[in-house]
Amino acid sequence: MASPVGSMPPTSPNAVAFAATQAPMANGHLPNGTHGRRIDSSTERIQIVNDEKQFTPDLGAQIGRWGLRDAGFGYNIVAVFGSQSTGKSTLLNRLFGTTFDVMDETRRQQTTKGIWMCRGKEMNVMVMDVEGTDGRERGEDQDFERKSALFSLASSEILIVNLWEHQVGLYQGANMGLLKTVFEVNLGLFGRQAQNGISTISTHSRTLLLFVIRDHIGQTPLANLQATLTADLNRIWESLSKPTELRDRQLSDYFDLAFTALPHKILSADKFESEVLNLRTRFVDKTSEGYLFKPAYHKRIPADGVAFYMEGIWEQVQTNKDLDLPTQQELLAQFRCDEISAVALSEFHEQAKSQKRPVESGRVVEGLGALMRNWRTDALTRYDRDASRYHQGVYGRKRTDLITALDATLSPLFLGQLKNLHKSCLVTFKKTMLDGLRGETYSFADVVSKARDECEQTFSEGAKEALVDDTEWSWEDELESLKEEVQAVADQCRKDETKKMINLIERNFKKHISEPVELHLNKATVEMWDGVLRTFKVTLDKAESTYSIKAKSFNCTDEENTSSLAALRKRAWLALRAKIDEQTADPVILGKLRGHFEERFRYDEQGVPRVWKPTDDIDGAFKKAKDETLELVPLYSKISPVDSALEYSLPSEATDSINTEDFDFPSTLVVFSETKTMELTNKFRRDADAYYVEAKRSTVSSVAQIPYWMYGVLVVLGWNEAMTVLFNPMYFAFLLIAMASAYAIIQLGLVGPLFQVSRTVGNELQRQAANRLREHFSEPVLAEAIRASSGNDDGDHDNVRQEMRTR
Ligand SMILES: Nc1nc2c(ncn2[C@@H]2O[C@H](COP(=O)(O)OP(=O)(O)OP(=O)(O)O)[C@@H](O)[C@H]2O)c(=O)[nH]1
Repeated sequence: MASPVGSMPPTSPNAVAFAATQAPMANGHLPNGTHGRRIDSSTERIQIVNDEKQFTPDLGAQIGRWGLRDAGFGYNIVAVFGSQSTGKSTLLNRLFGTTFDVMDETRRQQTTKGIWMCRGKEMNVMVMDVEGTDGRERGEDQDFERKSALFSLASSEILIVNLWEHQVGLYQGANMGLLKTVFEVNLGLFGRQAQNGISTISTHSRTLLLFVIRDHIGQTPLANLQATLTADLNRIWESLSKPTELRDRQLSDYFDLAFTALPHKILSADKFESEVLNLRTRFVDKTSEGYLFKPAYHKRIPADGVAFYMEGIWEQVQTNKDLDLPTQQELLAQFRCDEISAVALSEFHEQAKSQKRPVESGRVVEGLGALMRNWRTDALTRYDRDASRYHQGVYGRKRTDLITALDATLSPLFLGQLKNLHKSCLVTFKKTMLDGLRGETYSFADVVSKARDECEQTFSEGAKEALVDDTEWSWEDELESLKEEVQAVADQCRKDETKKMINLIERNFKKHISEPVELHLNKATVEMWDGVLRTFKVTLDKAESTYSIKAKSFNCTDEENTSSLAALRKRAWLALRAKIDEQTADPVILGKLRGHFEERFRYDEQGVPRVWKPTDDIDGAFKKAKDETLELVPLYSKISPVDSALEYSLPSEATDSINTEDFDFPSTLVVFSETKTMELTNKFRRDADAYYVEAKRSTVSSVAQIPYWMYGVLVVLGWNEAMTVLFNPMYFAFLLIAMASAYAIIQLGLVGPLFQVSRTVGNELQRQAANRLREHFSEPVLAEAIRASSGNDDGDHDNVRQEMRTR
């Protein structure tokens, strides 16, 4: 049978067309600087590596145009390699509906240059058509075929090894040399993984080598060909120079082998087509028994990362570095995860920014926790959706980084919210407490505990709401600090309330002692202070018990109670002293002394006012009353009860926190100092002397009365003058005129006014006259009075004279 190769034409029509549009590339070479891109969008193919070994930067976009970008893992990659012009492109086009160039039948020339990729028709398969090996154009240069083989192996799940039936059993003809390279590279790939301690062979690294034996005429059964090929492969495997640690590895540890044969395309065209269709079913129908795209072969690269992944592999292949698939995957994953994370983070920042200002301005943002949880979940979901398909280690690490970045943004919001919550709860607590303290019937402890509970509950609820799951944030410390502040506010308020209560009690105390104390002090007896102190103590006891009842609801400490009671006692005592001071002020005490004196001097034992007669013992009565009254001054000057049990004392030092000014209790017992006593005594004496003088004067006044016989003398002496008026016509006429005037006045009703005027004038005249008469008659009596009083009190002459003059 003639070799089909020999009948193949050197150039295909497509290649000619392509050469026409890419003139400089007719010889397979691209001009410098073009990066060798040849994108034929109409046939949806792309040359991913040109024949100058440059990788296209457009693969990612092309994958997008194929609609595979969001396919995730739902795609497959298959590659082909084999000798030049062995019908590889033809096979791929038949199997996957791709549009790779096929060599013109009439010429025999290399068609596929570099590596091309095309999407399978109506299937998520990326198919790579790789430049044929043993290329006449490349001559001895095996660099590209090695690299392309390496690349195909690293990036595809299934590597179709295309060979003629007659090549089976040949070493170079069947590309066994190339396969040996592939196997060695394969070991190189997994060698590092094994050295790193990952001894198990990754299932992701398994690859299916599908041997497609072309132009199978059936003389040699497929099983025999398969055995030959397997034996050849195992022999190659044994001859590989393996790393020590992989010495025991078998071919089957890394590769699955599958074999199929296709009849002659031209001689048995129908059978060829039907067999191709059968083979296609194994690629397409997942339910078919021999389905080839097993999950174990998948490289686990998400579709949107394929371009970057392949570029990385090619770069490593190009630079002859060890092809480290995990590292490549990691690099890819790092790149993509960073990108995905950045996108998620930027959207997240936009969302978080909206609440930053309100929180910073001190506002408690309602439902901030829910918002933050949503933003966080959204960002992570976005990240997980796109990044979880990449290398799990990198994905996980980047996820942790992303979470750290998210939490770093959310944490200030959380802390700000806590701070604002703290402030607002404290304000509410104060308000609730003050509202509750209105009126008179509240229980302070109940009000405070209710407000405190509300405050703590509000804070806890708000703080819990603001929490974000899976964070180590805590709000308990803030709650503790809030509790401390609430306690401080409550304490301060309790102190204020206690002060208010003490003030109220003090006011009531003053009201209650005012009248009894006044009464007692008005009754100037020896037991006067007993009465005052008894009243004081009874009222104070009542005040103290009022305090104790109230203090219970304030939850005051013993210390506070002691302090408050001390303050209350002191203030009560000072209130008493103020009352005593009021009652012993100069005019008041002098009034009391005067009253006391008057009672004894101006009234007799029956309380009847005395009318002094010259015969009365004014001096004796005066002295007695004065002495008795002066005895009162020492009585008033000091608070000293007769009954020592009623004595009261207070510690002098400042024992309370309410009044801290100096307080000297013994000094508060003294009402009048000695100087004051002297002063009062003197003042009283002057008053008493005046009374004495008045008494004396009253006797003088009675002596100075005009005797009735004087009026008789006046009639007798005036008789002649009356007769003269009656019998003198002129005087009589005057009399008549006067009488007529009087009559007219009476008739006109002017008697009243005239009488009033007359009486006023008369009174004035009478007063003047009386003064004259008194002056005339009292001088000798005064002299006698002064003489009489000189025996009693030598120092009072001037006073008496002065008083007399005033009066
Ligand atoms: N005898 C025979 N000829 C075939 C078969 N399949 C394809 N051909 C022919 O072989 C020639 C080469 O076909 P291609 O599909 O271009 O081969 P290729 O391996 O892709 O060639 P390169 O572009 O060099 O990689 C074409 O003229 C095909 O018609 C086959 O199964 N048997």
